[in-house]
Amino acid sequence: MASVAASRSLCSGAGKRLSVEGNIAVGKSTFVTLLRRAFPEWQVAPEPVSRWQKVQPEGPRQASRSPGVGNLLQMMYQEPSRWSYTFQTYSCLSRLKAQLEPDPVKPSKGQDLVRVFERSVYSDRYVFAKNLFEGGHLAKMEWVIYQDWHTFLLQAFEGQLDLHGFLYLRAPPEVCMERLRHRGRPEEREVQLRYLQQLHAQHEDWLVTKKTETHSEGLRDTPVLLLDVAKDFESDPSEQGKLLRQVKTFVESLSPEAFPSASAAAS
Ligand SMILES: Nc1ncnc2c1ncn2[C@@H]1O[C@H](COP(=O)(O)OP(=O)(O)OP(=O)(O)O)[C@@H](O)[C@H]1O
Ligand SMILES: Nc1nc(=O)c2ncn([C@H]3C[C@H](O)[C@@H](CO)O3)c2[nH]1
Repeated sequence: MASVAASRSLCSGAGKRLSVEGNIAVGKSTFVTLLRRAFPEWQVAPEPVSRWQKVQPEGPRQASRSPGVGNLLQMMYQEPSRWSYTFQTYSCLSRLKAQLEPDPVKPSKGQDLVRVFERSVYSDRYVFAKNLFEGGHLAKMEWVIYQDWHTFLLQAFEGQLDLHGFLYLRAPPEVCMERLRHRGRPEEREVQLRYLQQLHAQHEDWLVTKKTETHSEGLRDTPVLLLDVAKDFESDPSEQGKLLRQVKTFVESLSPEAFPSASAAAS
């Protein structure tokens, strides 16, 4: 990762930054692949799930055959009360690193640089960590400490973590459940419909009804494009076209300067 000072100068104010949000297995990675194909000049940062499945000690990049220290995703699903706090520290750290990465390319003249992240430091807190606390898997002590360092980091990196918009992929939890089963990721074998219903409600509270209390007004005011992905768009070019047109119009409507800082705390 670049130094704080270097990344501050490289990230500030350049282009438009979006995050794709949505329930587990709603189709974010699939949709992001579609975005890459439709807008090859956009920079896309996938969620680093493979790093969570094989946590490696810090240092020079380990050989890909090294076993790592364990599968944190699996540990979190198997023993949520033991591993959720650890998981949230690591998932948030990886999202922070991704959002602070300097822009990898310079946009050509007259072209807006668009960066798309799969989930964000915001969903880490306002969807997953919040839900784990409400479900009793994060102790009050852990939730209070998580929020303390989360808010501190947002303030420390003020401006650099701003997003100009959210693409919220929405489908009923039952549809996500079917897709999750169809995908068959081994760690998710025990995931129940109830968990997806809870996560659906957290997304709705945060991005639609705005019932979730957030650390800043800026985050609350960040525009949200709601995309209905209940239908199978994978093998339907007309459905794909419809979704992509909505994204294009939304991105064009965003002004890099128009929105107050999502990372500045309100206090
Ligand atoms: N619109 C769709 N219709 C039918 N199947 C879909 C659709 N979108 C994705 N899928 C399938 O659903 C499964 C989950 O999709 P994907 O991996 O893109 O979800 P995700 O939201 O990125 O998941 P996660 O939350 O775990 O990161 C995959 O098997 C994919 O092929
Ligand atoms: N607890 C928890 N907190 C997160 O911030 C988070 N982000 C993603 N996930 C889980 C969902 C998929 O199984 C898998 C891939 O998205 O990882 C998370 N789980």
